[in-house]
Amino acid sequence: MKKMGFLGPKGSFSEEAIHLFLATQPEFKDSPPELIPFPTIPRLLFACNDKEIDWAFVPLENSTEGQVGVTMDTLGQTEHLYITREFVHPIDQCLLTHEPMSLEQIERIYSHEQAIGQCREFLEKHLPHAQQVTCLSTAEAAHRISSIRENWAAIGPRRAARLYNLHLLQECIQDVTLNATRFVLVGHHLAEMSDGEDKTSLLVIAANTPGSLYRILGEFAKRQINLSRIESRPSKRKLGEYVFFVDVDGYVFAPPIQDVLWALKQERISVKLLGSYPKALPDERIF
Ligand SMILES: O=C(O)C(=O)C[C@]1(C(=O)O)C=C[C@@H](O)C=C1
Repeated sequence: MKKMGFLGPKGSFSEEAIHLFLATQPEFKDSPPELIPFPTIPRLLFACNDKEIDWAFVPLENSTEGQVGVTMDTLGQTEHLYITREFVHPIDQCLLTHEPMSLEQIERIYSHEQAIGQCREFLEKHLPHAQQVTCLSTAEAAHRISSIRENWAAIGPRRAARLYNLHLLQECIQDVTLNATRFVLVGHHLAEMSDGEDKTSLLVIAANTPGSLYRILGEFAKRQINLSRIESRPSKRKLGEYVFFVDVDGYVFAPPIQDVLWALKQERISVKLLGSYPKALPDERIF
């Protein structure tokens, strides 16, 4: 049986999303993979890079809180991985406690930093006195508070309340109601060109010189290639030096993208292919 890893433990948003994702993928219907929880995203991606598992399902960005930096940085460091699918999942954050209580009674809030970030205004307004404790995942937060009977709360998915025997104190506490996270499936082989619209993710290392980003973007613009996302991350080598994560429309072997890659190579700009995969359809539950 093939293995697919996700950020666990049971009851995380990643687990919720992976089940819904698999249900949309005909290729996994007849032979569903074994699902394996990992405690952190780097461990999950490196296990996939080292071929201990066949795929890793990881969060990449959230509509409210933005990039999941640890996923981007680790993808930049791995050598044998390609993004092969993307999946957008709506995220409703819930406040979970042992028993019914007022917000004033809550002394501590446990959750993953992304979830805390998605509820920042709610926390400032309703729980300014509560101490915030970051955890490896929302499900780990629910698990942690479940074993100690204190006036502590976890922020996480509705389902975590049932799994960890917690009370659902409040639902939809995220600052923006239409909150969604884009997950990607990472594997060892480049996905084939699809029947519909594809997208290509690249990591571009630009020199810290005048106009270098302008020249890179110009190569795409010249060929009418649409850029759907550009994000920077620190290069981790020097303060003020960055790498760029770029998503463009089209399959990597399509002539216009091949032309850009060739032109960038001529200019000695280093590019890492992160994957080429079918664009997720807009989800009517979210947009
Ligand atoms: O902590 C979890 O439950 C996760 O699956 C991680 C994660 C993330 O890193 O973005 C996934 C979706 C939500 O945006 C919040 C947290």
